[in-house]
Amino acid sequence: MSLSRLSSLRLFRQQCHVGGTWVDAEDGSTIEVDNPASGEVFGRIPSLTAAQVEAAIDTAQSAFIDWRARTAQQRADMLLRWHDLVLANREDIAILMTLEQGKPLAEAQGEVDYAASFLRWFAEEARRVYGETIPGAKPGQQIVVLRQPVGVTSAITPWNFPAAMITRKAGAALAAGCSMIVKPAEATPYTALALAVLAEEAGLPPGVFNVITGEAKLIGQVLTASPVVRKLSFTGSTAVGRQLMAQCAEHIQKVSLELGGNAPFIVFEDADLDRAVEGAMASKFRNTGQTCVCANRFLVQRSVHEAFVDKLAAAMAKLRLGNGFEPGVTQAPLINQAAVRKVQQHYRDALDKGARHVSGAVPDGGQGNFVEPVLITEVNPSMQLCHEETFGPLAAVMPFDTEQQAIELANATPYGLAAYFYSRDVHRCWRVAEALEAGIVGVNEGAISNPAAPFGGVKASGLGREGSRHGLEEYTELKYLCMGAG
Ligand SMILES: NC(=O)C1=CN([C@@H]2O[C@H](COP(=O)(O)OP(=O)(O)OC[C@H]3O[C@@H](n4cnc5c(N)ncnc54)[C@H](OP(=O)(O)O)[C@@H]3O)[C@@H](O)[C@H]2O)C=CC1
Ligand SMILES: O=C(O)CCCC(=O)O
Repeated sequence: MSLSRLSSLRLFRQQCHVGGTWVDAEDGSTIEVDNPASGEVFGRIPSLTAAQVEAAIDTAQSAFIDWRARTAQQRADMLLRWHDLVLANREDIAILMTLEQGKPLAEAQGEVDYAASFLRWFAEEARRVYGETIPGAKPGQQIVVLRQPVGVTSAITPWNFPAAMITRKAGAALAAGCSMIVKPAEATPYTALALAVLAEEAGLPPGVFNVITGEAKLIGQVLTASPVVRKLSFTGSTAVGRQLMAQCAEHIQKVSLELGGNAPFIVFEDADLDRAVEGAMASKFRNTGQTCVCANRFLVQRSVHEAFVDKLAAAMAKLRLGNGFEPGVTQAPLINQAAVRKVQQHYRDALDKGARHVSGAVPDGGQGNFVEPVLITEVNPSMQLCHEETFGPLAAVMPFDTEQQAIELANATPYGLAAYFYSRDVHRCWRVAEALEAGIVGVNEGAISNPAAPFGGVKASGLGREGSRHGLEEYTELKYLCMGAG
């Protein structure tokens, strides 16, 4: 049993954290949590009732009144203590993450660092929530603009980054003076609950950071039906994001959506091919292809297509698939059977429509949730993978001839989260960067995640930005004071 890897069971909590107390469902119902590598059920979490979710909102509202009144420095100090505790417990959080999510332990450790970096960033930003003054319209008049916390906020987070997607939201919310209720994905609640243990140890006042678990639709309905909750931040699929946005319309709740992508990764003939392959590997195979910013389509200029494909195949041959706890493993199980079926479906559809299998095992679904990295080429826009994100280790390469064609192909998707391209021509770099319809563009760079940068998409990939000072502003409202001459 992998729980025995933990230094202690202190962080493994099987109850929700509401208002500073640990609670079960009032009707006793629970949900099983399994290990995607083995299918073994290793824990249960409460399935809270609607009344309990409503009570959590009331608790968060009381906590907000006190929290917003603290000084920015006090809030920053607590966020920094939380940051320090997260890093001090890096190993145990990473073990819980690998256990519930599957990712290789080294990647889980990296995610703990990444998650902590948001707490630090927003602790530092907490003291820089500046307003402004504007000259008035009449003698003696001043226009003063305040930034105030929006109030009680909620976060619905996905399973692919069980820690970082929470701290990226909660760090910003708490720094701004808001309280937050987090509903983590059913598949990965234990990382979230471990963060709650550490938030409590860091001295965050009861009710400022709450973690609730249960039936997603019910919780989403209660959170969006409440006039007290003033903002929802969601990361996950476009379909669910769209539904939640419609629900938020009822009380005109502010909404931030970080949704699916279909990232193009363009390699021009003037690119440094070795660096492009390095970037391609970082972008495509992080978290076994399960990130919203993973390259979904490689667009490669025809003159370097063969060389790029050979180099990519060679790099992919070094990947090692296995249980995330085994040393040296770089590719882990996918989250569930639905994820495996999606990779199979995209692969089969591509081959049926003319793609060529280059390397890797055919994804036939014969290994539980494990899928070997697979490389295909001769991809064309009629294929399903060009319209939906694969969220798995399928690398799909499509040749192109001109810069204009590459841009058109890259933008031919309803999504617009990340895009990448490699070129050594500085004029082309500006031209292409400006033309790509994406919220994030990696220019000669495959690893674009950073707490200091505004992360988010355009088109069907979402609304709003996370990280950076812009991420904090999403949790504030502007108030304009018109100060008369008196
Ligand atoms: N942008 C991104 O980072 C992500 C994109 N995706 C994309 O979405 C696809 C499907 O993944 P999936 O896990 O199903 O993503 P979902 O959008 O279903 O899940 C994301 C979060 O939303 C919750 N949720 C689901 N349905 C509702 C609802 N009706 N009301 C409120 N909350 C809800 C989930 O809860 P619960 O887990 O309890 O069902 C989870 O916490 C992936 O293959 C990928 O393409 C997925 C995850 C992250
Ligand atoms: O897939 C996601 O939604 C999270 C992206 C992780 C990151 O790079 O911040």
